Amino acid sequence: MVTIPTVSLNDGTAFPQLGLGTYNLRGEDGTQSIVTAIEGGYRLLDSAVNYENEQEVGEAVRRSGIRDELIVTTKVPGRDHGYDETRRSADGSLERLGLERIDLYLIHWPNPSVDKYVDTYRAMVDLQKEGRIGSVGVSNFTEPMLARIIEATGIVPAVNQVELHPYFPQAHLRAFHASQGIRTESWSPLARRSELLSEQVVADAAAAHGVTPTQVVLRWHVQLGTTPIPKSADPARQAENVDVFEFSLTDEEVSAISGLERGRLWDGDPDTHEEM
Ligand SMILES: NC(=O)C1=CN([C@@H]2O[C@H](COP(=O)(O)OP(=O)(O)OC[C@H]3O[C@@H](n4cnc5c(N)ncnc54)[C@H](OP(=O)(O)O)[C@@H]3O)[C@@H](O)[C@H]2O)C=CC1
Ligand SMILES: O=C(O)C(=O)[C@@H](O)[C@H](O)C(=O)CO
Repeated sequence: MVTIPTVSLNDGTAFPQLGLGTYNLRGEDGTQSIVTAIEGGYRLLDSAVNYENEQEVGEAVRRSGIRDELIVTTKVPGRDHGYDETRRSADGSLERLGLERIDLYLIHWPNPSVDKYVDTYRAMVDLQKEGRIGSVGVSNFTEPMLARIIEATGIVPAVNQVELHPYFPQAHLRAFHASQGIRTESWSPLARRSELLSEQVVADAAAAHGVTPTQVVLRWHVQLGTTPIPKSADPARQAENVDVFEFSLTDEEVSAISGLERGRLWDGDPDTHEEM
């Protein structure tokens, strides 16, 4: 089993440098995949109301027998934005998870046309004070959106989970996060197994270090100081993905991989994307 190193969030939580995405992990097979990942060393699990798998995640946590070592993430969907709505949404998530606490609670998308993410965030801060949430964070927030919630509440989110991979390295947003003490989490860190894994600079680094292209990409995230959450249903690929803490890329390799930048891969611009 791999021991994944942690970093300290701005609220003092020890946060793994790599976690497990769970999108599409559903049913008994999904539960078993998550249990296998935990047995292999994963300690950070990423779920959401909209993944319709909070029950599976909760069940995997119980089967693992190490609830206290795990950081369980879920996310408020756009349709539940607003103060009271968010509190009700958290009740629903806690019930489906079957847990006493959501360890990391994120606003899934800002949904700017709805314009209720500040009230949503206020509810999350209160839920944290009541002990029902561990860390409070957001997802898909831009710098102005982050500045707005910080100004409105005085509370800096612990995490912002955003699209981030070598095709979209988000250097400016990462620098802002660093200046505010916000941990960057990378969603779709493998660019969903697109042609990224066949890029020459990735293949060259893999050959130089005797590792796989996937491991090179995940190591690139780690060296940028982000927490990638690769999803895999397959035990062998889960093990491959977590085994990235015993080699280092050179600065030149990191720069070359960042040089693959070409922008977002999907229709996920937080200023316009609406996801309820
Ligand atoms: N906050 C947000 O708005 C969003 C959050 N997310 C979160 O991020 C997580 C990860 O992102 P996701 O979009 O799933 O994409 P990823 O970049 O993690 O890619 C997942 C794909 O890569 C495959 N894969 C995983 N490991 C390997 C490997 N070692 N070799 C070859 N193929 C591999 C998986 O297949 P297989 O399972 O068969 O191994 C799957 O098809 C999600 O599961 C979700 O938790 C994602 C999108 C948006
Ligand atoms: O998987 C998620 O968490 C999402 O929010 C996705 O819907 C994501 O927005 C996407 O797939 C965009 O194309």
